[in-house]
Amino acid sequence: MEIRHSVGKREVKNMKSQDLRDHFLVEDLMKDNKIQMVYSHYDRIIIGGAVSDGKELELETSDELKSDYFLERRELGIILISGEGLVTVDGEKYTLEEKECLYVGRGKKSVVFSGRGKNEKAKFYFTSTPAHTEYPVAKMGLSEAESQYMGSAERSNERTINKYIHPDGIKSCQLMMGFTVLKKGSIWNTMPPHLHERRMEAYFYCDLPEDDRIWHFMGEFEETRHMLVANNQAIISPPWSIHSGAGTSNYCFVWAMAGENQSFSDMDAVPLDKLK
Ligand SMILES: O=C[C@H](O)[C@@H](O)CC(=O)C(=O)O
Ligand SMILES: [Zn+2]
Repeated sequence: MEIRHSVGKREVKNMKSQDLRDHFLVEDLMKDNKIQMVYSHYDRIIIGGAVSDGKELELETSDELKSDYFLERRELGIILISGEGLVTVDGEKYTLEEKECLYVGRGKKSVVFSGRGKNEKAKFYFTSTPAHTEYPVAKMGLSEAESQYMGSAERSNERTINKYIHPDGIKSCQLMMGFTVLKKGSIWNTMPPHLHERRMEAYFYCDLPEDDRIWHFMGEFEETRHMLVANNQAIISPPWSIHSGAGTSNYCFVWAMAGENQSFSDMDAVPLDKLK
């Protein structure tokens, strides 16, 4: 498993494009018949991808965790990005349709990803954070998610935020997770931006046409930086960083947060006239 150490605001001020990408962009999470993971030292979140064409992929612990099994002291949130998914948790089978979510609490010994479709691969994105207690396995579909409509066509940021793992949805120790869908013709997410010093955040951009790109903005609000992001790439956003993007097309993204306060609305807005 790749480890990404945390870096501070001062270092980021001096980073060139490639340095920023090496620290904050994750390019290769989705590999056929493999589980790929990156461990970030921001709140010790692990972000990962699993792509199955029917083959069973077991989520195994790794040397870096020094645990007997992956979820010994962690919890896990999974969203099926595309295809028809099957996740088996300690022998119990859960089918997932596109953009459905499965939460697996601490203590579950076996998690196996596989696909149900004959032609299409099942593509899963997941995040995992340290957990102090056990919460039950829970599945949620799009119709049960709390959805929040935001933005306007005039500002090219019409979008719906769907919340799965949060205090009024699936319960967890610290993980929060959901996904945001931009309407056709809308390209901006999270602008004006916000900060939440109490939580880091990871974005996984998806449903973006292959030739399109997203300018993802990060950094302190008075020292913004950008990274060019392609489909199925993830961003690790430190707690002191803005996280916002503008694409050459509409797209979706899965967001996940780790830290302490779980109130979704606990955000400090940054007005546009403060950005530099
Ligand atoms: O803290 C919350 C996260 O940044 C995202 O949920 C924001 C988002 O999905 C959006 O504005 O589109
Ligand atoms: Zn945020």
